[in-house]
Amino acid sequence: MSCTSADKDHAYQSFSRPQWAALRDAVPLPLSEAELERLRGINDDISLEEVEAIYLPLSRLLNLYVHSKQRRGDVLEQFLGRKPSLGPYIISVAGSVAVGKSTTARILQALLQRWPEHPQVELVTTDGFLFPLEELKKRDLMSRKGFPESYDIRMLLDFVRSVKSGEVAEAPIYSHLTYDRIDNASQSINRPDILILEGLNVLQTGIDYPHWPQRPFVSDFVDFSIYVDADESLLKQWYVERFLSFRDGSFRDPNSYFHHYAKLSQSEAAKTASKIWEQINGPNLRENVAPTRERADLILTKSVQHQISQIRLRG
Ligand SMILES: Nc1ncnc2c1ncn2[C@@H]1O[C@H](COP(=O)(O)OP(=O)(O)O)[C@@H](O)[C@H]1O
Ligand SMILES: CC(C)(COP(=O)(O)O)[C@@H](O)C(=O)NCCC(=O)O
Repeated sequence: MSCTSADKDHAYQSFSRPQWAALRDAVPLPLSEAELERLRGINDDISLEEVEAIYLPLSRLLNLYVHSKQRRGDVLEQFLGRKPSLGPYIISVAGSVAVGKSTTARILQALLQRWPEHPQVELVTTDGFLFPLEELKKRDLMSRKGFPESYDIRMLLDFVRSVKSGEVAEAPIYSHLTYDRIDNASQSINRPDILILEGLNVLQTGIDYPHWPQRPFVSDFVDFSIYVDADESLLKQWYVERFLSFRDGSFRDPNSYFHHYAKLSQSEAAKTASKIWEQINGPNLRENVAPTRERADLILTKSVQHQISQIRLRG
């Protein structure tokens, strides 16, 4: 298979959509009707043609990478005379708010679970590691939610390090409904074969901590990183559309942090979402998220209707 171009600056091989989709034929496990049905359950808006053309070959590639890591473990076992503790294979998914990180991660989780070599695939979002609302308020960070300083980075690094060391680890859970970490709840990660870690900040090297000069980064524990990319005009549109659908759905719940927005007219709600984008998510994208893109092993570029138009693979 030939590529359209090699991005010399960043050593990426670039694939157009048809070139990548042609790789589907090499995937030994086509999707069954039942699996298609399950994928449909993740998100009504996902096109199943997109899953087969783009995400199925991607799951095959990831399967090969995981396999190669497992084989390296076998070599180490032969050398050491005992089983090395390799920890799970960690895949990270980065990108802007509303680019579709969580949807991409959920599709990959469903597809990767199908491979017999790694049936247990867990998914964790770094949203849970945002400081609780009370703490964000105390630190005057309510208009900086999603920025590097709004995360409890020590807690996140402790979590990833524990998972990678083969320990059972607990991840806090975030609720988009209450806009806050859920009290007394956590997701137990019990030595899965693969962990998918999804969030704005997974490729960030971030802020300097004067008292922690040699701090590690999340990426130090990640085996394969993906950045989902799109033009900001599309991202803003997807953010506003998602906000409007929440207005018709979860905002109606009296427990919703944005309950007061439920009574806004369509155009008032669109204006509000647009303002939140301009004040918080847009600047965060430009200052902290987009600059991490070229640290990723794979860049998926989306165009209209979330269609992947280009795939760039490092190496
Ligand atoms: N592949 C896709 N096809 C269609 N719609 C999608 C796709 N991925 C995401 N979306 C939609 O885009 C919006 C943002 O997706 P989401 O996964 O919540 O993004 P993120 O986790 O990056 O904030 C949601 O409304 C979601 O339904
Ligand atoms: C929790 C988030 C930081 C991350 O969102 P995600 O990428 O998971 O959609 C974001 O949804 C957020 O709360 N941003 C602050 C501004 C806003 O309310 O959109």
